[in-house]
Order: sequence, then C-alpha cells, then structure tokens
Amino acid sequence: MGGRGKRIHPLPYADPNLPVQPRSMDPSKDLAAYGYGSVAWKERMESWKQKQESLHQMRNDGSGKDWNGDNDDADLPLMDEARQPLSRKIPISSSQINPYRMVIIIRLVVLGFFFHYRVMHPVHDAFALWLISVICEIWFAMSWILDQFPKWFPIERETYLDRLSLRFDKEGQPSQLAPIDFFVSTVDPLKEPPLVTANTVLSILAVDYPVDKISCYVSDDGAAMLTFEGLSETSEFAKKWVPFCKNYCIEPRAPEWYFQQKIDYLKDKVVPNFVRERRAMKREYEEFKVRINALVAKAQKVPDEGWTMQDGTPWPGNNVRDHPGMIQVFLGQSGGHDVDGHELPRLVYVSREKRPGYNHHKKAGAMNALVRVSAVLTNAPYMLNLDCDHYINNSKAIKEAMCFMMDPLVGKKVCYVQFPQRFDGIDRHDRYANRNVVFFDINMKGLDGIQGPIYVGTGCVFRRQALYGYDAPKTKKPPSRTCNCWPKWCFCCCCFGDRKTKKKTAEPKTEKKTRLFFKKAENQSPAYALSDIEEGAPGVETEKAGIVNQQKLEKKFGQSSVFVASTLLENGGTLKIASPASLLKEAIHVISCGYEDKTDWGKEIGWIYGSVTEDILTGFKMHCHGWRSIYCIPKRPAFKGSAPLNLSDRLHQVLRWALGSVEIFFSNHCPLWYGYGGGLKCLERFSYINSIVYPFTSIPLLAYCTLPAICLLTGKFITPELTNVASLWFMSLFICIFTTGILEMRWSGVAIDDWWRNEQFWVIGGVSAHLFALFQGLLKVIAGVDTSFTVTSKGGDDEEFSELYTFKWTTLLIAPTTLLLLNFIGVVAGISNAINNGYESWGPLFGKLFFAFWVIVHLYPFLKGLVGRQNRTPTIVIVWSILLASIFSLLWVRVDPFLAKNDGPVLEECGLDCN
Ligand SMILES: O=c1ccn([C@@H]2O[C@H](COP(=O)(O)OP(=O)(O)O[C@H]3O[C@H](CO)[C@@H](O)[C@H](O)[C@H]3O)[C@@H](O)[C@H]2O)c(=O)[nH]1
Ligand SMILES: [Mn+2]
Repeated sequence: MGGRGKRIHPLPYADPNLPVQPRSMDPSKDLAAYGYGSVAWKERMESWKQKQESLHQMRNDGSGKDWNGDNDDADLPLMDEARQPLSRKIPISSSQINPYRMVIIIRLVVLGFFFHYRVMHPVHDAFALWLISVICEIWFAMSWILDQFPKWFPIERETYLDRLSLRFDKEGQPSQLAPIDFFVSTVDPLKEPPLVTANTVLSILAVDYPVDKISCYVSDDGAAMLTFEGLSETSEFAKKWVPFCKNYCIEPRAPEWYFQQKIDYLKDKVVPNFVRERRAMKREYEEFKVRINALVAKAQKVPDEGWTMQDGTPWPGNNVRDHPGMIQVFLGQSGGHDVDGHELPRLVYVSREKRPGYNHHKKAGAMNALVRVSAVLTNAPYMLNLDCDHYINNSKAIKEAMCFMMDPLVGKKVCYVQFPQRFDGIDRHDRYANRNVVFFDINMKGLDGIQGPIYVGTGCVFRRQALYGYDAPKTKKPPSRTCNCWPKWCFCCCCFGDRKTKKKTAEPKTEKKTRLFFKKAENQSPAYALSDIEEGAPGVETEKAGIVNQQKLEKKFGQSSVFVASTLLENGGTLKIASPASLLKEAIHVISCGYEDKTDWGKEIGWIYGSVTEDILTGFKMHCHGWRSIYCIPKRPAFKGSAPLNLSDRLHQVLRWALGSVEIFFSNHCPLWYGYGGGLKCLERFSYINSIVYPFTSIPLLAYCTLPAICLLTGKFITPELTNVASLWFMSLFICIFTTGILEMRWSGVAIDDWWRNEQFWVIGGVSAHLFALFQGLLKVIAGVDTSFTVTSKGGDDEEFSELYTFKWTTLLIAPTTLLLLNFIGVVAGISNAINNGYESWGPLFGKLFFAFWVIVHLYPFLKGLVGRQNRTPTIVIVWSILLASIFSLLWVRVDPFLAKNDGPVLEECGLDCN
C-alpha cells in the first residue's frame, strides 16, 4: 500500500501533447449547490422552479428544447422527435421532498439542544456510563450527518427508448448504436456453478442489441477446464437459444429463470408456432443442463495426471497458481451461425496468466486484464461488467444505458451508468436485508442528484475512456480527438477502421475452433513492434515526436503498441490490417502477469487496486476526475443476481465489504484526504466518507448495546433524572427520527418492513462483521497480513430456502450472542430487582427496559438465525421459558444475585468505576 504522503494528484498526465481536459470545476456552481439556505441556494431553487414550469409547458405543447438539467443553457432548436433528449430527470415532487428537508433541519436543531443538555448534565454517580454514552451519541450524530445530507437532492430518471431507435437504430438502415463489450467474472466453478455462469452468458448473447456490436468476455480466475468446457457447451446451445429469444421476444433471456417463471407464458403471445417451439426449447435446455451437470460431476475428482482437453493435450491451467494466459474465441463471425443462419455475438474465454510471486489483485486484476484483451480484439467504446451470477433480466437494459451514454448533451460527461442490484430467490421476509433496498432506492437516488451513484461492482455500463484515467471533458465543448491534431504515427489508427468495415473484410479464421490459444511464459513479447504500427507514416520529425509520445503512453498503459493505439480511438474500432491470429497473440501478451509492472494499471487506470471492495475505489477515482455517473432504474429490473441466504454467509459477505472499506480508509485513496481540488463534489465526498468509515461505528455501537444490560444490572442510568424540559428534547428527538424515516419512505417508495430490516441488520452487522473487519484491517496495516476475497457461493436451485436455515459456526457469531445474553440477563435482573424493591422502582426501570428491548428487537433476526429451523419453535420457547422461569424463581425466592444492598456496592461487582 502506498505511502500517505502522496495524496493529491492535480493533473496526473500533464503532458502537453495529450488531450487532457482541464477539470470542469465551477466554484460558483458548487457553492450554490451546497450552501443550504444561502442566497445562492434560494436562487437555485427559484431557477429550478422556473425550469419546472417551462418544462411543464414544453411537455404540453410538445416542443423539444433540451431540459436535461445538466446543461442549463444549451439551446437546441425545436426539432422533431428524433432530436429530443433521450432521457429526463424527474425531481421528487416538492410536496414530498420539502417536508422531508424541513424535518431534517428541525432534527439538526433538536440535536443541538439535546447535546447541550447531555453535555451539561453529567450523571455523578455513574460518570463512566454517562461519558461513554455521550461519546457514542456524538459519533452516531456525526454518522447520521454523513448519511443524511447526500440525500438532500434525490432524483429519478426516465428514458425514451423510442427516441433512441429513431435516432440511431432506424429500421432498414445499418444501426448506429455504439458497440459494447460485456465482461463476466468468475473464479471458482464449485462455488459459482457453471450453469449459473452459462445463464448469464446466454442472457448476454441474446440481448436486444445489434449482434455485430456486442462481444462477451468471460474471465476465469480459477483457470478451470470445467468453466472452459461449460462455455463451449454454452456456445453450442446459444445457437438455438438466441434465435428463440429474439423470435418470440421472451423475457428474461436466461433460460433457467425463464422456464422457472410462474406466470402465464402464453399471455401476449400470438405466433402459432410459439407453444411448440417453447416446448422443444425447454427440452433442449433440459438436455443442455444435463450435459453441464455431467461436466460438473466429472470435475469433482481431479485425475492424477491433471486434466486433458478433448484433443489430448494437457489443460494448461492444471496448476491454478502457475499457468499461462489462455484465450479462446467462440462464436462470432467465423464461429458458426445460429439455427436461423444469423450471426452470433463473439464469446471469448479469457484466463489471465498466473505466476507465483505476483500480486494478482483479485477481481480488479481480472477486470483490467479483460479491459486490455477487449481493447485489442474489439475495442468497443462502452463496456458492461457483471458478476457471473448477475444475468440480464431486461433485454433492453443496454439501450437504457445508451439513452444516457449516446445523448450528445448529457453523455460526454458520464463515466458510467449504474443499475440497481436486484436479487432472486431471497426469502419473503428478507431476514438479513440482502436486498439492500434502503441503499439502492434511497441513498443511490440521492447521490444521482449530486454527482451520481457509486459503482457497486456489477450491472454497470462504463465509458472506456473514463476507465483510462482521463479527466472528464468540460461541459461546453466535448473533446474531439480527430487525427489532424495528432502526430503522424497515429494516422495508422485511423485505418484501424470501425467494426463495420472490419466485418466485411474479415479474414479467414486461422485457428481451429477447438484449439485453445495460449502461449508459454518464456517467450512472451509484444506481437507488434512499434515499427509495425508506424508503417507508412512519413516524416522523420513527427515520427520522433510520435515515438516520444508513444513511449510516454507505454509507460502508462504498458508495452503493447496495439493496446496503446487502441486507447486513442475514442469511438472504438480495431486494427484492420492485423490477422485474427496475430491479434490473439497480442491479447495473450496483454494478460501476462508482468504486463502491469511499472505502469499505471490499478493506480490511475482501470479498476483500482488496494481494496477487496475495488468497486468503491474505482468509482471514487472517476468522480475525482470530475466525471458524473447516472443511476438508471428501468421498470423491469435490468439485472438480477443471487445473494447469500444464511446468516453465516451473509455475515462473511458483509465482513468482506467492511474490510474493503477499512482498507480504503488506511490507503492513500482515503476520501477524507484524497482528491481535493479535483472534480469531486462536496456532498459526494460525504457519501464516500460514509461508505468507508461505517465499520468504525461498530465500536460505539457495541458499547451502546452493552449499556442497557449494565444499567439494568447496576441500577444506574446514562442520564440523570429527567426534568420536564429535558424530556421534551428527548421526545422531540425521537419524533424527528421517526418522521425523517417515514418521510424518507414516502418519497422513495421503500416499504416499512424493508426499512426496519435494514435498521436491524445495521446493528447485527455492526456488532459482528464490521467489528471483525476493523481488527483484520488493522492487522493488515500493522502486520501486513494480506486480505483475501472469499467468494460467496451462488447456491444451487435445490430446495427452496433450505439455505436460509443452514447453520455454520463462525467467530462472527460471538459478539452478538453475548450481547443478547447480557441483555436478557439484564432484563431478568432488573425486573426481579424492581419486584424486590417495591412500587417506586418501576418508574426508572421502565426507561432501562425500553433500552434493553431496543437492543433485543434489533438482534431478533440474528437470534432466529442462531436457532435455525429444525427446532425453531421449540428453541425459542426454551429461551423464553428460561427467561420467564428465572424471573419467577427469583421472585419466589426473593434473592437478588446482583444487588446485595439497595444502595449499591454493586459497582465493584460490575467492574465499572462509575464515579
Ligand atoms: O479473485 C477473484 C475474486 C472474485 N472474482 C469475482 O468477483 C465477483 C463478486 O464476487 P461475490 O463473491 O459474488 O461477491 P459479492 O459480495 O456478492 O459481490 C459484490 O461485492 C464485490 C466487492 O466485494 C463486488 O466485486 C461485486 O461486484 C459485488 O456484486 C464474482 O463474479 C467473482 O467471480 C474474481 O473474478 N476474481
Ligand atoms: Mn455476488
């Protein structure tokens, strides 16, 4: 991990010859955006209101002025439908958002008075309790502020797919939609079943987009022949599946989920052949599934001599930690057509080289390898990355993204379009808040009104140029990288041509389809020397300048002229003169493990290294470069994935996320210090800070959850006896907290149970996984213990929810279990004590019991998970009966184990010095 000294990189590539755009920072605009209640803010509100009105008018008379908020003064003349903006911002209605904002302000004021009271009124006979609780409360208040204010300007968006097709995809004309490369990452075929990956790949190949514009790259970090063979089977099955999807417009286009739908599949279907074809296809899919199962069964036991491929050669990836890079192209122009004779999208298997002694950077490293391979082979200007279990659920998803990316006005500044993560197969009550609804439907909408949502690792369409570490273009004039402003050596880039010309001149395939392409490590060298690229570029001077430039770029992007040349093509396209075989050779070169040495990969370019939550870091970097991102929520969820169902797996996932945040906190990319003076907006920074400091909240949370038990056991409390004024502040604070919650649910449409699950899991995760993450993170910083990326298993499709009830013991369970026990004991002790001491002691007890109750209800789903299903009812009954039994027995015997006398030598017993 880099030192903390080098934090700010004002202009990382200040090379005069490079098309670096100065950052688009407009201080006046930024101030206006964040000075709540200031004059500027009021003006902004006014102009917004005016805009709303004119917008309304425009809708009514159907004129097409650009009203996409980002370009206030862009004057598009009134034009026909095809020239209208492709998307629109929909602010939350003021009747919903204004009360919400008002309550937030009130809450802030009340909080001030609350703390004034708390600080001025220490509890003298329980000073430690008071001090700890006040510190915790201050911390909670601060984390509330970090979480709350990025939700000040929530927005939603609407896309116009019909306008997109009118403009770029007219019928009867060659489509002008931009090409896109799909990335799928997989690592362990046992935890991530090949059938799951196959479904994802099939949903990509069948997506509703021109075939010649899409390519699918699958990264196999496990170098598993099972994955490879699974993909080979998948490519064969795709020849039947893809035309079926397209002919009958079915959704979703992942067969497993399509056939599993419990809806009337004949609804809206009018083609007479459909029923017959569907039946046949279902059969085909079942046969395919069995073939995959057979592969999986075969892969259970590794033969002594390792795996052998069908042609008899040994599988190059037999040693997972030490193997060459492998690439295999399935389908595509020369890989056979579908059963209707149409072309299929390219499907590329990629397993990057692994050697001992190299840091492979987990998923981020895999993604960067794909960025380079795809740049060499297809170089689409956009790419979409998906985890192997996240299939395309809405075949129009890519078009949705293009409504932003290809919009001439909004698009240029957009680095990525993030879709919310949605899940299948979660238990109805979503016990462990797997759906994360609060995050995806509240926080992310809030961020979209500022600088855009954070990147969540999957379901995200990127602009390739934004991943290359460039600053965002200025608002007014989007950059045009035409060749006349470039040194001559770049001329050859222009003859790379775009895909369409390439398609026509495609060369005969030289590789036999079944042969896997890989190369031994010893003689890895660039397949293209600089001279190849410069062929035909006249002029010694310019040539020299070109070489210098080229060298600079190679220092940044690595030693591949083909790759470097590809980075200069803003609109994509590849080298026309090269044969597929030589391109594959180059592709092997760019996935070799030494390739990234001494380059900017993972530091400034591509997916950023240094954290197991590479996603936060990667998005953060782009926002620092002044890009904005877009949050797109189509009616039909764009992508769907799976989530860990049982308690232990879920806690481990949350542990990894929290650990990733702690890693970022201690890295030089910590949002608290990094990137000032760049393009990162203030509230956006708040949100990033929130997303990396939250594991630290686990410490005050743990303390706060222990307090009620201690209070009950000792008979002390964290506040002195409340005066009327004081209880007024307490009450108002409670009411404010409650109302913000309610109003938030109202504008976002999140249901109360989702919201409540989120609260519960915040406590459960907080006192277990986040706490551990903190320790592991510190261990990493102090002792250099490396962190690992444990993938979650993407369950099978066996018995429904059986996963939910599996119980696996892990140390993560200790802290919450102890808390639960302590609070139960506290309740028992408190009640029995009150009974012993007569009527007047019930009043103060009430507050403490409420406090303990708060802890117990938050941990309730945890208790359920602990208890499991087999003896679900009995065990809970047992727990409760133990509780009640002890209360009554204590009452009966009238002994009090915790209080010897009424006025308290208890303090020594609990170990707290409360004075
Ligand atoms: O060395 C590795 C480790 C993981 N992966 C892939 O990373 C993805 C995510 O792994 P998963 O176990 O499903 O993690 P989740 O917690 O479910 O994933 C969320 O959180 C991750 C960050 O921790 C993000 O990378 C993911 O995109 C996001 O969906 C999977 O496709 C893996 O195949 C690799 O390619 N190489
Ligand atoms: Mn996952």
